[in-house]
Amino acid sequence: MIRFEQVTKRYPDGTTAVDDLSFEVSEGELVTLVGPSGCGKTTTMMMVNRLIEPTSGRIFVGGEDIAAVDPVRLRRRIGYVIQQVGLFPHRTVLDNTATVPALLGWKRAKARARAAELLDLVGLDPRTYGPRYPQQLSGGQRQRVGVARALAADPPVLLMDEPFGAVDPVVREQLQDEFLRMQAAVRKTVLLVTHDIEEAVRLGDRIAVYGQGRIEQFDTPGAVLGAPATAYVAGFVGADRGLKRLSVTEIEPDDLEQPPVARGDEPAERAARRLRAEDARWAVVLDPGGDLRGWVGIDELAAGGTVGDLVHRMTAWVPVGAPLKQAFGVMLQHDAGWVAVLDGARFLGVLTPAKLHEALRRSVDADARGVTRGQAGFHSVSDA
Ligand SMILES: Nc1ncnc2c1ncn2[C@@H]1O[C@H](COP(=O)(O)OP(=O)(O)OP(=O)(O)O)[C@@H](O)[C@H]1O
Repeated sequence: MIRFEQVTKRYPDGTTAVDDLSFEVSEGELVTLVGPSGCGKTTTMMMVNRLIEPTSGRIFVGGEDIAAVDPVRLRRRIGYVIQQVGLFPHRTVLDNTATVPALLGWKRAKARARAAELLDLVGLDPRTYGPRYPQQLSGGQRQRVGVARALAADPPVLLMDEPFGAVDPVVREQLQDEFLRMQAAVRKTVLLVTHDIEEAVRLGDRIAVYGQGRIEQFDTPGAVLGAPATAYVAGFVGADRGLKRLSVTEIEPDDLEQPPVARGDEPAERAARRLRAEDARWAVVLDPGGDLRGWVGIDELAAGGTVGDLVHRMTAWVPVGAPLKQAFGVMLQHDAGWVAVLDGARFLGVLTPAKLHEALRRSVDADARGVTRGQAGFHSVSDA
């Protein structure tokens, strides 16, 4: 969808901002450009909508060499989101969002209806926020309006330059999550510039790690974190690589342990006997269909009756396929020694800290060797 062929940009003062760059972004793919300040990320992005012209090389969008496309016509196909948002202060949020459709000559009612739909999509109720002016919004809300506005004319391509850079870390993470949900629905081809490797990893289907004017590695988040191509990339990705991998490694059924299980309709006394025999302190409680009901401790079973009368609700749980980081967060939040893993309502097993560590190590090891996680052997801490 976007293709760079040996693109170089040299500014008049002799600075080579981009040096012989070739890469391709597939349709519906989100590629993050990450690297330190001044490495050429913004220059790369601005060449796609011809706000900057390359010195040499060619850029294609949707198969067309953009050098031959009228810049105004080109920009209609490309949404553009920047950190400072650039909303018009004297226009309402709704009118700001409808800017591009209005420029394209849509009827006012149609442009406004579209704008309302997009505000809704980015999590702003158009009835509440549509009539407001930009200064009556928080930074995070303004940023959402910027995204809505860029999407208004339904462009196939979206360029985003540090789109979540101006807000605090909590709001930033929230905006990132919302954006990912939205992207799953709209599937735009996205180039997103960031200097934050965490953001690049969270958002990117693939990541381009920039050195000075060049891409040092262009690969999936897992590969960039697990198998940095150069010493430079390893340095940029940082020493806390394992921690970052928590975000990209998914929980798989093989990672789970099977704790003792009791049924809701089982007599408490029988369940207690079984737990004592297994030397276990608690059991997971399931209904006859295998769905999770909760958990019960051995001491409580002494009260008699059925297990179902004594069950506690299970708050520490995550869905299978969630990132290990989420499971780790739930463990900390609930001060739990394990978290239950569910497939829908069905109980699959529990993830313990030891199993979490094991999954993480296997994942790093698999990437380093270019194999899938299942093929990688596990090395325990003592082997390391
Ligand atoms: N108009 C210009 N004239 C001369 N040099 C420029 C111009 N614009 C950018 N540069 C230089 O080109 C290089 C790349 O700049 P660019 O803005 O693409 O970097 P970046 O990776 O986006 O950085 P940042 O994260 O700080 O925005 C830098 O050395 C910058 O100083």
